[in-house]
Amino acid sequence: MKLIKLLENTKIIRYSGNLDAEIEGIAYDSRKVSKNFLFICIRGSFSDGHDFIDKAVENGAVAVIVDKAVERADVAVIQVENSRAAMPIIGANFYEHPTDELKLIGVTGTNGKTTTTYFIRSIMQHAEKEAGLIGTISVDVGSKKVESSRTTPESVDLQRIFRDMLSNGAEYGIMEVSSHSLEFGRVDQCRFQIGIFTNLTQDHLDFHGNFENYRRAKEKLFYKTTKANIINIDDEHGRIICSRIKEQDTPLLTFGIDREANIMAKDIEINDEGIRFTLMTPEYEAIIRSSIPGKFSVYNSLAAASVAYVEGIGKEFICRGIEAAGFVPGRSEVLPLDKPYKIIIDYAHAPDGLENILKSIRHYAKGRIITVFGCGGDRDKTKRPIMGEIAGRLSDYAIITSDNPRSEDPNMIIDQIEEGMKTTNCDYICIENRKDAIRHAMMMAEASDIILLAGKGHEAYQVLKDKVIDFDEREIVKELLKEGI
Ligand SMILES: CC(=O)N[C@H]1[C@@H](OP(=O)(O)OP(=O)(O)OC[C@H]2O[C@@H](n3ccc(=O)[nH]c3=O)[C@H](O)[C@@H]2O)O[C@H](CO)[C@@H](O)[C@@H]1O[C@H](C)C(=O)N[C@@H](C)C(=O)N[C@H](CCC(=O)O)C(=O)O
Ligand SMILES: Nc1ncnc2c1ncn2[C@@H]1O[C@H](COP(=O)(O)OP(=O)(O)OP(=O)(O)O)[C@@H](O)[C@H]1O
Ligand SMILES: N[C@H](CCC[C@H](N)C(=O)O)C(=O)O
Ligand SMILES: [Mg+2]
Repeated sequence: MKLIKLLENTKIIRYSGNLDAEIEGIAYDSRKVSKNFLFICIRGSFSDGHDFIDKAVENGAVAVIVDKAVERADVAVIQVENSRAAMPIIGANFYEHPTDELKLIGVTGTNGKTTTTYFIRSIMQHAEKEAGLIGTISVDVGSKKVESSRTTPESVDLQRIFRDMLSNGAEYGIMEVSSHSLEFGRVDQCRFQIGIFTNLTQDHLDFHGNFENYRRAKEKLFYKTTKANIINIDDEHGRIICSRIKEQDTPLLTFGIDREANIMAKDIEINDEGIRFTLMTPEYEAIIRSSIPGKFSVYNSLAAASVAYVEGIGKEFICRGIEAAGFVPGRSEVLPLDKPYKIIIDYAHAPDGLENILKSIRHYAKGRIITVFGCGGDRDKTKRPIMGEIAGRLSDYAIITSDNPRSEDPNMIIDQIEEGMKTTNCDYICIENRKDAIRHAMMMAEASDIILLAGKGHEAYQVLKDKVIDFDEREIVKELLKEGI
Protein backbone atom coordinates (compact mmCIF):
# COMPACT_ATOMS: atom_id res chain seq x y z
CA MET A 1 0.00 0.00 0.00
CA LYS A 2 1.23 3.52 -0.76
CA LEU A 3 2.55 5.45 2.25
CA ILE A 4 0.20 8.35 1.55
CA LYS A 5 -2.79 6.04 1.89
CA LEU A 6 -1.48 4.68 5.18
CA LEU A 7 -1.34 8.19 6.58
CA GLU A 8 -5.02 9.00 6.00
CA ASN A 9 -6.59 10.59 9.11
CA THR A 10 -3.28 11.02 10.95
CA LYS A 11 -2.30 14.49 12.18
CA ILE A 12 0.86 15.24 10.20
CA ILE A 13 2.97 18.14 11.44
CA ARG A 14 5.61 17.95 8.71
CA TYR A 15 7.16 15.43 6.37
CA SER A 16 10.05 14.85 4.01
CA GLY A 17 10.77 12.18 1.41
CA ASN A 18 8.65 10.07 -0.89
CA LEU A 19 5.04 9.68 0.24
CA ASP A 20 4.40 7.41 -2.74
CA ALA A 21 6.73 4.75 -1.36
CA GLU A 22 5.18 1.29 -1.44
CA ILE A 23 4.91 -0.07 2.12
CA GLU A 24 4.88 -3.82 2.67
CA GLY A 25 4.66 -3.98 6.44
CA ILE A 26 4.58 -1.94 9.67
CA ALA A 27 6.68 -2.36 12.81
CA TYR A 28 7.02 -0.41 16.06
CA ASP A 29 10.08 -2.46 17.04
CA SER A 30 13.26 -2.00 15.00
CA ARG A 31 14.07 -5.69 15.45
CA LYS A 32 10.91 -6.66 13.59
CA VAL A 33 11.47 -4.40 10.57
CA SER A 34 11.90 -6.03 7.12
CA LYS A 35 12.31 -4.78 3.55
CA ASN A 36 10.03 -1.84 2.58
CA PHE A 37 8.62 -1.43 6.06
CA LEU A 38 7.26 1.61 7.84
CA PHE A 39 8.87 1.98 11.28
CA ILE A 40 6.84 3.77 13.98
CA CYS A 41 8.98 5.37 16.72
CA ILE A 42 7.35 5.07 20.13
CA ARG A 43 8.65 6.80 23.23
CA GLY A 44 8.38 4.17 25.93
CA SER A 45 9.17 3.91 29.61
CA PHE A 46 12.38 1.97 29.00
CA SER A 47 13.60 3.19 25.66
CA ASP A 48 12.80 5.61 22.89
CA GLY A 49 11.99 4.16 19.48
CA HIS A 50 13.56 7.26 17.86
CA ASP A 51 16.94 5.88 18.98
CA PHE A 52 16.50 2.82 16.78
CA ILE A 53 15.93 4.50 13.41
CA ASP A 54 19.39 3.48 12.15
CA LYS A 55 18.70 -0.13 13.04
CA ALA A 56 15.27 0.01 11.39
CA VAL A 57 16.71 1.48 8.18
CA GLU A 58 19.42 -1.17 8.20
CA ASN A 59 16.68 -3.81 8.39
CA GLY A 60 14.77 -2.33 5.44
CA ALA A 61 12.61 0.56 6.63
CA VAL A 62 11.79 3.04 3.85
CA ALA A 63 9.74 5.40 6.01
CA VAL A 64 9.55 6.38 9.67
CA ILE A 65 6.84 7.93 11.82
CA VAL A 66 8.26 10.21 14.51
CA ASP A 67 6.86 12.62 17.04
CA LYS A 68 9.93 14.81 17.37
CA ALA A 69 12.03 16.54 14.74
CA VAL A 70 14.22 14.06 12.85
CA GLU A 71 16.32 14.95 9.80
CA ARG A 72 17.04 12.12 7.38
CA ALA A 73 17.57 12.04 3.64
CA ASP A 74 17.57 8.27 3.15
CA VAL A 75 13.97 7.55 4.15
CA ALA A 76 10.62 9.33 4.24
CA VAL A 77 10.14 11.00 7.63
CA ILE A 78 6.63 11.82 8.81
CA GLN A 79 6.35 13.82 11.98
CA VAL A 80 3.00 13.43 13.72
CA GLU A 81 1.70 14.89 16.96
CA ASN A 82 1.88 11.58 18.81
CA SER A 83 3.27 8.36 17.30
CA ARG A 84 1.42 6.07 19.69
CA ALA A 85 -1.88 7.73 18.82
CA ALA A 86 -1.11 7.54 15.09
CA MET A 87 -0.21 3.85 15.24
CA PRO A 88 -3.75 2.37 15.44
CA ILE A 89 -4.91 4.67 12.63
CA ILE A 90 -2.04 3.56 10.39
CA GLY A 91 -2.66 -0.08 11.34
CA ALA A 92 -6.36 0.13 10.52
CA ASN A 93 -5.57 1.82 7.17
CA PHE A 94 -2.99 -0.81 6.25
CA TYR A 95 -5.26 -3.75 7.06
CA GLU A 96 -8.30 -1.99 5.57
CA HIS A 97 -10.43 -1.52 8.66
CA PRO A 98 -11.14 -5.16 9.44
CA THR A 99 -13.50 -4.41 12.34
CA ASP A 100 -15.95 -2.83 9.90
CA GLU A 101 -16.56 -6.42 8.83
CA LEU A 102 -15.70 -8.54 11.87
CA LYS A 103 -18.23 -8.72 14.70
CA LEU A 104 -15.93 -7.79 17.55
CA ILE A 105 -16.72 -8.70 21.15
CA GLY A 106 -14.52 -7.25 23.91
CA VAL A 107 -14.37 -8.45 27.51
CA THR A 108 -12.86 -6.23 30.20
CA GLY A 109 -12.62 -6.41 34.00
CA THR A 110 -10.04 -7.46 36.58
CA ASN A 111 -10.93 -11.15 36.66
CA GLY A 112 -12.76 -13.59 34.44
CA LYS A 113 -11.82 -12.19 31.03
CA THR A 114 -10.04 -15.29 29.76
CA THR A 115 -12.65 -17.67 31.15
CA THR A 116 -15.54 -15.64 29.75
CA THR A 117 -13.98 -15.43 26.29
CA TYR A 118 -13.53 -19.22 26.31
CA PHE A 119 -17.18 -19.68 27.25
CA ILE A 120 -18.34 -17.31 24.50
CA ARG A 121 -16.20 -19.05 21.93
CA SER A 122 -17.45 -22.47 22.94
CA ILE A 123 -21.06 -21.27 22.56
CA MET A 124 -20.22 -19.86 19.13
CA GLN A 125 -18.58 -23.12 18.08
CA HIS A 126 -21.66 -25.08 19.09
CA ALA A 127 -23.81 -22.68 17.10
CA GLU A 128 -21.45 -23.30 14.16
CA LYS A 129 -20.28 -19.72 14.03
CA GLU A 130 -16.63 -19.12 13.19
CA ALA A 131 -14.90 -17.05 15.84
CA GLY A 132 -11.30 -16.00 16.44
CA LEU A 133 -9.93 -15.50 19.94
CA ILE A 134 -7.41 -13.05 21.42
CA GLY A 135 -6.31 -13.19 25.03
CA THR A 136 -3.86 -14.04 27.77
CA ILE A 137 -3.37 -17.68 26.77
CA SER A 138 -3.19 -17.49 23.00
CA VAL A 139 -4.23 -15.78 19.80
CA ASP A 140 -6.28 -18.06 17.55
CA VAL A 141 -7.04 -16.72 14.09
CA GLY A 142 -8.56 -19.97 12.84
CA SER A 143 -5.74 -21.35 10.70
CA LYS A 144 -3.16 -21.05 13.44
CA LYS A 145 -2.87 -20.52 17.15
CA VAL A 146 0.11 -18.80 18.78
CA GLU A 147 0.96 -18.37 22.44
CA SER A 148 0.37 -14.86 23.74
CA SER A 149 2.96 -12.68 25.33
CA ARG A 150 0.34 -10.19 26.48
CA THR A 151 -3.41 -10.11 27.09
CA THR A 152 -4.17 -7.47 24.46
CA PRO A 153 -1.68 -7.09 21.59
CA GLU A 154 -0.37 -3.76 20.26
CA SER A 155 -2.70 -1.87 17.89
CA VAL A 156 -1.07 -2.74 14.56
CA ASP A 157 -0.79 -6.38 15.57
CA LEU A 158 -4.46 -6.37 16.50
CA GLN A 159 -5.50 -5.03 13.10
CA ARG A 160 -3.41 -7.72 11.38
CA ILE A 161 -4.94 -10.42 13.57
CA PHE A 162 -8.47 -9.24 12.74
CA ARG A 163 -7.67 -9.30 9.02
CA ASP A 164 -6.27 -12.85 9.39
CA MET A 165 -9.43 -13.91 11.20
CA LEU A 166 -11.57 -12.58 8.37
CA SER A 167 -9.40 -14.29 5.76
CA ASN A 168 -9.99 -17.54 7.61
CA GLY A 169 -13.74 -17.06 7.45
CA ALA A 170 -14.39 -15.75 10.96
CA GLU A 171 -17.67 -13.98 11.62
CA TYR A 172 -16.75 -13.02 15.19
CA GLY A 173 -13.61 -11.86 16.98
CA ILE A 174 -13.69 -12.41 20.73
CA MET A 175 -11.03 -10.63 22.72
CA GLU A 176 -9.85 -9.72 26.19
CA VAL A 177 -9.40 -5.97 26.55
CA SER A 178 -6.90 -5.12 29.28
CA SER A 179 -6.86 -1.77 31.04
CA HIS A 180 -3.33 -1.23 29.69
CA SER A 181 -4.62 -1.59 26.15
CA LEU A 182 -7.40 0.92 26.73
CA GLU A 183 -5.01 3.38 28.35
CA PHE A 184 -2.39 3.02 25.61
CA GLY A 185 -4.96 3.23 22.83
CA ARG A 186 -4.11 -0.25 21.52
CA VAL A 187 -7.83 -0.75 20.81
CA ASP A 188 -8.38 2.66 19.19
CA GLN A 189 -9.79 1.98 15.71
CA CYS A 190 -11.45 -1.21 16.93
CA ARG A 191 -15.18 -1.05 16.32
CA PHE A 192 -16.63 -3.25 19.02
CA GLN A 193 -20.16 -4.53 18.63
CA ILE A 194 -20.39 -5.80 22.18
CA GLY A 195 -18.51 -4.82 25.34
CA ILE A 196 -18.64 -6.87 28.53
CA PHE A 197 -17.69 -5.84 32.05
CA THR A 198 -16.91 -8.72 34.44
CA ASN A 199 -15.83 -6.97 37.66
CA LEU A 200 -13.32 -4.54 39.08
CA THR A 201 -11.05 -5.10 42.07
CA GLN A 202 -7.54 -4.05 42.94
CA ASP A 203 -4.77 -4.66 40.41
CA HIS A 204 -2.30 -2.67 38.34
CA LEU A 205 -2.28 0.36 40.63
CA ASP A 206 1.40 0.73 39.76
CA PHE A 207 0.34 1.60 36.22
CA HIS A 208 -2.91 3.49 36.76
CA GLY A 209 -1.89 5.35 39.92
CA ASN A 210 -5.25 5.04 41.66
CA PHE A 211 -8.43 3.06 41.50
CA GLU A 212 -10.48 5.81 39.86
CA ASN A 213 -8.06 5.93 36.91
CA TYR A 214 -8.18 2.14 36.68
CA ARG A 215 -11.99 2.19 36.50
CA ARG A 216 -12.00 4.99 33.94
CA ALA A 217 -9.57 3.02 31.77
CA LYS A 218 -11.89 0.01 31.78
CA GLU A 219 -14.90 2.22 31.16
CA LYS A 220 -13.46 3.43 27.85
CA LEU A 221 -14.50 0.17 26.22
CA PHE A 222 -18.17 1.00 26.65
CA TYR A 223 -17.93 4.15 24.54
CA LYS A 224 -16.51 2.14 21.63
CA THR A 225 -19.40 -0.29 21.23
CA THR A 226 -22.27 -0.21 18.75
CA LYS A 227 -24.63 -3.07 19.59
CA ALA A 228 -24.67 -3.78 23.34
CA ASN A 229 -22.91 -3.12 26.61
CA ILE A 230 -23.20 -6.07 28.98
CA ILE A 231 -22.44 -5.18 32.58
CA ASN A 232 -22.22 -7.11 35.86
CA ILE A 233 -24.62 -5.13 38.03
CA ASP A 234 -23.67 -6.95 41.26
CA ASP A 235 -20.28 -5.24 41.08
CA GLU A 236 -20.34 -1.72 42.53
CA HIS A 237 -18.07 -0.45 39.77
CA GLY A 238 -20.34 -2.09 37.22
CA ARG A 239 -23.17 0.01 38.66
CA ILE A 240 -21.05 3.17 38.41
CA ILE A 241 -20.23 2.37 34.79
CA CYS A 242 -23.94 1.76 34.06
CA SER A 243 -24.87 5.16 35.42
CA ARG A 244 -22.08 6.87 33.48
CA ILE A 245 -22.82 5.26 30.11
CA LYS A 246 -26.58 5.50 30.22
CA GLU A 247 -26.61 8.47 27.84
CA GLN A 248 -24.98 6.26 25.21
CA ASP A 249 -27.06 5.07 22.25
CA THR A 250 -25.67 1.57 22.68
CA PRO A 251 -28.26 -0.59 24.47
CA LEU A 252 -27.36 -1.73 27.98
CA LEU A 253 -27.93 -5.27 29.23
CA THR A 254 -27.21 -6.12 32.85
CA PHE A 255 -26.47 -9.48 34.43
CA GLY A 256 -26.24 -10.52 38.05
CA ILE A 257 -27.16 -12.87 40.84
CA ASP A 258 -27.93 -10.66 43.83
CA ARG A 259 -29.48 -7.61 42.13
CA GLU A 260 -32.35 -7.35 39.69
CA ALA A 261 -30.83 -7.66 36.20
CA ASN A 262 -31.87 -8.48 32.63
CA ILE A 263 -30.02 -11.79 32.70
CA MET A 264 -30.00 -13.61 36.04
CA ALA A 265 -29.16 -16.89 37.74
CA LYS A 266 -31.39 -18.68 40.26
CA ASP A 267 -31.32 -22.05 42.07
CA ILE A 268 -27.51 -22.00 42.11
CA GLU A 269 -25.74 -25.18 43.21
CA ILE A 270 -21.97 -25.15 43.73
CA ASN A 271 -19.84 -28.16 44.68
CA ASP A 272 -16.44 -29.62 43.86
CA GLU A 273 -17.79 -31.00 40.60
CA GLY A 274 -18.70 -27.52 39.35
CA ILE A 275 -21.83 -25.38 39.18
CA ARG A 276 -25.45 -25.73 38.06
CA PHE A 277 -28.05 -22.96 37.89
CA THR A 278 -31.12 -21.76 36.08
CA LEU A 279 -30.40 -19.03 33.56
CA MET A 280 -33.21 -16.48 33.38
CA THR A 281 -33.52 -14.18 30.39
CA PRO A 282 -36.49 -12.00 29.39
CA GLU A 283 -37.43 -14.67 26.85
CA TYR A 284 -36.48 -18.07 28.22
CA GLU A 285 -34.99 -20.08 31.08
CA ALA A 286 -32.32 -22.77 30.76
CA ILE A 287 -30.31 -25.06 33.02
CA ILE A 288 -26.59 -24.25 32.83
CA ARG A 289 -23.79 -26.51 34.04
CA SER A 290 -20.03 -25.94 34.17
CA SER A 291 -17.29 -28.11 35.58
CA ILE A 292 -15.48 -25.02 36.90
CA PRO A 293 -16.51 -24.63 40.54
CA GLY A 294 -17.09 -21.33 42.35
CA LYS A 295 -19.62 -18.52 42.35
CA PHE A 296 -17.43 -16.64 39.89
CA SER A 297 -18.14 -19.39 37.38
CA VAL A 298 -21.79 -18.44 37.54
CA TYR A 299 -20.86 -14.84 36.72
CA ASN A 300 -18.66 -15.87 33.80
CA SER A 301 -21.46 -18.10 32.48
CA LEU A 302 -23.97 -15.27 32.80
CA ALA A 303 -21.68 -12.91 30.88
CA ALA A 304 -21.23 -15.43 28.07
CA ALA A 305 -24.94 -16.28 28.01
CA SER A 306 -25.75 -12.55 27.74
CA VAL A 307 -23.66 -12.30 24.56
CA ALA A 308 -25.48 -15.29 23.09
CA TYR A 309 -28.80 -13.73 24.07
CA VAL A 310 -27.92 -10.46 22.30
CA GLU A 311 -26.80 -12.40 19.23
CA GLY A 312 -29.97 -14.46 19.15
CA ILE A 313 -28.05 -17.70 19.57
CA GLY A 314 -30.41 -20.45 20.80
CA LYS A 315 -30.41 -21.50 24.44
CA GLU A 316 -29.41 -25.09 23.57
CA PHE A 317 -26.09 -23.74 22.27
CA ILE A 318 -25.59 -21.72 25.44
CA CYS A 319 -26.08 -24.82 27.60
CA ARG A 320 -23.93 -27.08 25.46
CA GLY A 321 -21.28 -24.43 24.87
CA ILE A 322 -20.69 -23.59 28.52
CA GLU A 323 -20.77 -27.23 29.57
CA ALA A 324 -18.33 -28.26 26.86
CA ALA A 325 -15.89 -25.44 27.67
CA GLY A 326 -14.81 -27.74 30.55
CA PHE A 327 -11.60 -26.55 32.06
CA VAL A 328 -9.88 -23.44 30.83
CA PRO A 329 -6.10 -24.08 31.02
CA GLY A 330 -4.70 -22.97 34.38
CA ARG A 331 -8.06 -21.84 35.72
CA SER A 332 -9.17 -24.06 38.64
CA GLU A 333 -7.35 -26.86 36.80
CA VAL A 334 -7.25 -30.07 38.84
CA LEU A 335 -4.18 -32.13 37.94
CA PRO A 336 -4.70 -35.81 37.19
CA LEU A 337 -2.87 -37.41 40.11
CA ASP A 338 -2.70 -40.85 41.63
CA LYS A 339 -2.44 -39.49 45.17
CA PRO A 340 -4.81 -39.18 48.11
CA TYR A 341 -4.48 -35.39 47.91
CA LYS A 342 -5.40 -32.96 45.12
CA ILE A 343 -3.38 -30.31 43.31
CA ILE A 344 -5.20 -27.37 41.74
CA ILE A 345 -3.49 -24.86 39.43
CA ASP A 346 -5.13 -21.46 39.26
CA TYR A 347 -4.12 -18.16 37.66
CA ALA A 348 -5.30 -16.07 40.65
CA HIS A 349 -2.65 -13.33 40.76
CA ALA A 350 -4.54 -10.45 42.35
CA PRO A 351 -6.28 -10.15 45.75
CA ASP A 352 -9.83 -10.77 44.57
CA GLY A 353 -8.92 -13.74 42.38
CA LEU A 354 -6.97 -15.33 45.24
CA GLU A 355 -9.79 -14.78 47.71
CA ASN A 356 -12.34 -16.22 45.27
CA ILE A 357 -10.44 -19.36 44.45
CA LEU A 358 -9.63 -20.02 48.11
CA LYS A 359 -13.24 -19.49 49.20
CA SER A 360 -14.41 -21.72 46.40
CA ILE A 361 -12.01 -24.50 47.50
CA ARG A 362 -12.99 -24.01 51.15
CA HIS A 363 -16.55 -24.74 50.11
CA TYR A 364 -15.72 -28.37 49.37
CA ALA A 365 -12.30 -29.07 50.98
CA LYS A 366 -12.37 -31.99 53.40
CA GLY A 367 -8.72 -31.76 54.47
CA ARG A 368 -6.25 -28.88 54.73
CA ILE A 369 -5.69 -26.22 52.10
CA ILE A 370 -1.98 -25.72 51.38
CA THR A 371 -1.41 -22.61 49.27
CA VAL A 372 1.75 -22.06 47.24
CA PHE A 373 1.92 -18.55 45.79
CA GLY A 374 3.96 -15.42 45.15
CA CYS A 375 3.51 -12.07 43.41
CA GLY A 376 4.92 -10.88 40.10
CA GLY A 377 7.82 -8.43 40.07
CA ASP A 378 7.55 -5.07 38.24
CA ARG A 379 3.83 -5.07 38.99
CA ASP A 380 1.56 -3.43 41.60
CA LYS A 381 3.48 -3.70 44.90
CA THR A 382 0.53 -2.73 47.09
CA LYS A 383 -1.26 -5.98 46.36
CA ARG A 384 1.51 -8.08 47.94
CA PRO A 385 0.68 -7.75 51.69
CA ILE A 386 -3.02 -7.90 50.84
CA MET A 387 -2.55 -11.22 49.06
CA GLY A 388 -0.42 -12.41 52.00
CA GLU A 389 -3.27 -11.67 54.39
CA ILE A 390 -5.85 -13.38 52.15
CA ALA A 391 -3.74 -16.51 51.70
CA GLY A 392 -3.09 -16.62 55.46
CA ARG A 393 -6.72 -16.12 56.42
CA LEU A 394 -8.08 -18.71 54.01
CA SER A 395 -5.39 -21.42 54.02
CA ASP A 396 -4.36 -23.97 56.64
CA TYR A 397 -0.76 -23.72 55.56
CA ALA A 398 0.95 -21.37 53.11
CA ILE A 399 4.21 -21.45 51.23
CA ILE A 400 5.27 -18.02 50.01
CA THR A 401 7.44 -18.32 46.94
CA SER A 402 8.30 -16.57 43.68
CA ASP A 403 5.93 -15.85 40.81
CA ASN A 404 7.69 -14.05 37.94
CA PRO A 405 10.20 -11.88 39.85
CA ARG A 406 11.20 -10.09 36.63
CA SER A 407 13.77 -7.36 37.45
CA GLU A 408 13.06 -7.41 41.21
CA ASP A 409 14.79 -9.29 44.05
CA PRO A 410 12.46 -12.25 44.74
CA ASN A 411 13.19 -12.19 48.47
CA MET A 412 12.07 -8.56 48.71
CA ILE A 413 8.76 -9.49 47.10
CA ILE A 414 8.41 -12.41 49.51
CA ASP A 415 9.11 -10.08 52.48
CA GLN A 416 6.31 -7.76 51.34
CA ILE A 417 3.86 -10.67 51.06
CA GLU A 418 4.97 -11.89 54.48
CA GLU A 419 3.92 -8.56 56.06
CA GLY A 420 0.32 -9.49 55.35
CA MET A 421 0.73 -13.16 56.18
CA LYS A 422 2.06 -12.25 59.65
CA THR A 423 -1.24 -10.56 60.53
CA THR A 424 -2.98 -13.98 60.36
CA ASN A 425 -2.63 -17.15 62.43
CA CYS A 426 -1.63 -19.24 59.46
CA ASP A 427 1.42 -21.49 59.62
CA TYR A 428 3.72 -20.68 56.74
CA ILE A 429 7.18 -20.95 55.28
CA CYS A 430 9.03 -18.89 52.67
CA ILE A 431 10.83 -20.85 49.95
CA GLU A 432 12.15 -18.66 47.16
CA ASN A 433 12.57 -21.36 44.52
CA ARG A 434 9.09 -22.20 43.24
CA LYS A 435 9.91 -25.80 42.38
CA ASP A 436 11.26 -26.37 45.90
CA ALA A 437 8.11 -24.76 47.26
CA ILE A 438 5.92 -27.15 45.29
CA ARG A 439 8.08 -30.07 46.45
CA HIS A 440 7.60 -28.97 50.06
CA ALA A 441 3.84 -28.82 49.60
CA MET A 442 3.69 -32.28 48.03
CA MET A 443 5.90 -33.76 50.75
CA MET A 444 3.72 -32.47 53.54
CA ALA A 445 0.34 -33.21 51.89
CA GLU A 446 -1.81 -35.88 53.52
CA ALA A 447 -5.01 -37.60 52.46
CA SER A 448 -7.82 -35.17 51.52
CA ASP A 449 -5.53 -32.13 51.52
CA ILE A 450 -5.75 -29.72 48.59
CA ILE A 451 -2.63 -27.96 47.32
CA LEU A 452 -3.38 -24.73 45.48
CA LEU A 453 -0.63 -23.52 43.13
CA ALA A 454 -1.77 -19.94 42.57
CA GLY A 455 -0.61 -17.21 40.21
CA LYS A 456 0.97 -18.85 37.19
CA GLY A 457 -1.93 -20.77 35.71
CA HIS A 458 -1.26 -21.64 32.06
CA GLU A 459 2.18 -19.99 32.00
CA ALA A 460 4.90 -22.41 30.91
CA TYR A 461 7.81 -20.18 31.90
CA GLN A 462 9.20 -18.13 34.76
CA VAL A 463 10.64 -14.66 34.17
CA LEU A 464 13.75 -14.22 36.33
CA LYS A 465 16.04 -11.21 36.47
CA ASP A 466 18.35 -12.26 33.67
CA LYS A 467 16.53 -15.08 31.91
CA VAL A 468 13.26 -16.78 31.17
CA ILE A 469 13.24 -20.45 32.19
CA ASP A 470 10.84 -23.26 31.30
CA PHE A 471 8.37 -23.58 34.13
CA ASP A 472 5.16 -25.41 33.44
CA GLU A 473 3.63 -26.41 36.78
CA ARG A 474 2.03 -29.49 35.25
CA GLU A 475 5.48 -30.67 34.14
CA ILE A 476 7.11 -29.66 37.43
CA VAL A 477 4.61 -31.79 39.35
CA LYS A 478 5.29 -34.73 37.01
CA GLU A 479 9.04 -34.34 37.58
CA LEU A 480 8.55 -34.26 41.34
CA LEU A 481 6.41 -37.37 41.18
CA LYS A 482 9.22 -39.09 39.27
CA GLU A 483 11.55 -38.17 42.14
CA GLY A 484 9.30 -40.40 44.20
CA ILE A 485 7.38 -37.78 46.13
C1 LIG B 1 3.51 -1.04 30.54
C2 LIG B 1 3.34 -1.48 29.13
O1 LIG B 1 2.31 -1.98 28.77
N1 LIG B 1 4.39 -1.28 28.32
C3 LIG B 1 4.29 -1.51 26.88
C4 LIG B 1 4.89 -0.32 26.19
O2 LIG B 1 6.22 -0.27 26.60
P1 LIG B 1 7.01 1.02 26.57
O3 LIG B 1 6.21 2.12 25.94
O4 LIG B 1 7.57 1.27 27.91
O5 LIG B 1 8.16 0.56 25.51
P2 LIG B 1 9.74 0.46 25.66
O6 LIG B 1 10.13 -0.91 26.03
O7 LIG B 1 10.25 1.59 26.49
O8 LIG B 1 10.19 0.70 24.15
C5 LIG B 1 9.80 1.85 23.39
C6 LIG B 1 9.72 1.50 21.92
O9 LIG B 1 11.03 1.19 21.44
C7 LIG B 1 10.97 0.02 20.68
N2 LIG B 1 12.28 -0.64 20.63
C8 LIG B 1 12.89 -1.09 21.74
C9 LIG B 1 14.12 -1.73 21.65
C10 LIG B 1 14.73 -1.92 20.39
O10 LIG B 1 15.81 -2.49 20.22
N3 LIG B 1 14.08 -1.43 19.30
C11 LIG B 1 12.88 -0.80 19.38
O11 LIG B 1 12.35 -0.39 18.35
C12 LIG B 1 9.90 -0.79 21.37
O12 LIG B 1 9.37 -1.81 20.53
C13 LIG B 1 8.88 0.26 21.69
O13 LIG B 1 8.01 0.47 20.60
O14 LIG B 1 4.82 -0.47 24.78
C14 LIG B 1 5.53 -1.62 24.31
C15 LIG B 1 5.35 -1.66 22.78
O15 LIG B 1 4.00 -1.70 22.48
C16 LIG B 1 4.98 -2.89 24.97
O16 LIG B 1 5.71 -4.01 24.57
C17 LIG B 1 5.01 -2.75 26.50
O17 LIG B 1 4.35 -3.85 27.09
C18 LIG B 1 5.11 -4.54 28.08
C19 LIG B 1 5.85 -5.71 27.40
C20 LIG B 1 4.23 -5.12 29.17
O18 LIG B 1 4.71 -5.87 29.99
N4 LIG B 1 2.98 -4.79 29.25
C21 LIG B 1 2.06 -5.35 30.28
C22 LIG B 1 2.13 -4.62 31.61
C23 LIG B 1 0.64 -5.29 29.74
O19 LIG B 1 0.36 -4.59 28.78
N5 LIG B 1 -0.23 -6.06 30.37
C24 LIG B 1 -1.62 -6.13 29.96
C25 LIG B 1 -2.41 -7.11 30.84
C26 LIG B 1 -2.66 -6.61 32.17
C27 LIG B 1 -3.81 -7.36 32.81
O20 LIG B 1 -4.98 -6.99 32.60
O21 LIG B 1 -3.55 -8.30 33.57
C28 LIG B 1 -1.76 -6.76 28.59
O22 LIG B 1 -2.63 -6.34 27.83
O23 LIG B 1 -1.05 -7.75 28.36
N1 LIG C 1 -15.67 -13.61 37.32
C1 LIG C 1 -14.67 -13.76 38.17
N2 LIG C 1 -14.64 -13.06 39.33
C2 LIG C 1 -13.63 -13.19 40.19
N3 LIG C 1 -12.60 -14.04 40.04
C3 LIG C 1 -12.57 -14.77 38.93
C4 LIG C 1 -13.60 -14.68 37.93
N4 LIG C 1 -13.32 -15.54 36.94
C5 LIG C 1 -12.16 -16.12 37.27
N5 LIG C 1 -11.70 -15.68 38.46
C6 LIG C 1 -10.45 -16.01 39.17
O1 LIG C 1 -9.44 -15.19 38.60
C7 LIG C 1 -8.41 -15.98 37.98
C8 LIG C 1 -8.10 -15.40 36.60
O2 LIG C 1 -9.20 -15.68 35.74
P1 LIG C 1 -9.12 -15.30 34.22
O3 LIG C 1 -7.83 -15.75 33.70
O4 LIG C 1 -10.36 -15.75 33.55
O5 LIG C 1 -9.11 -13.70 34.38
P2 LIG C 1 -8.49 -12.58 33.46
O6 LIG C 1 -9.38 -11.42 33.68
O7 LIG C 1 -8.38 -13.08 32.10
O8 LIG C 1 -7.04 -12.32 34.04
P3 LIG C 1 -5.83 -11.47 33.31
O9 LIG C 1 -6.05 -10.06 33.68
O10 LIG C 1 -4.59 -11.95 33.90
O11 LIG C 1 -5.90 -11.73 31.85
C9 LIG C 1 -8.99 -17.40 37.87
O12 LIG C 1 -7.96 -18.31 37.95
C10 LIG C 1 -9.98 -17.45 39.00
O13 LIG C 1 -9.37 -17.79 40.20
N1 LIG D 1 -1.68 -10.05 33.00
C1 LIG D 1 -1.05 -10.06 34.30
C2 LIG D 1 -0.56 -11.43 34.54
C3 LIG D 1 0.12 -11.66 35.87
C4 LIG D 1 0.55 -13.09 36.02
C5 LIG D 1 1.46 -13.35 37.14
N2 LIG D 1 2.00 -14.67 36.98
C6 LIG D 1 2.59 -12.31 37.19
O1 LIG D 1 3.57 -12.53 36.53
O2 LIG D 1 2.46 -11.32 37.91
C7 LIG D 1 0.08 -9.02 34.33
O3 LIG D 1 0.80 -8.89 33.34
O4 LIG D 1 0.19 -8.34 35.34
MG1 LIG E 1 -6.82 -13.01 30.83
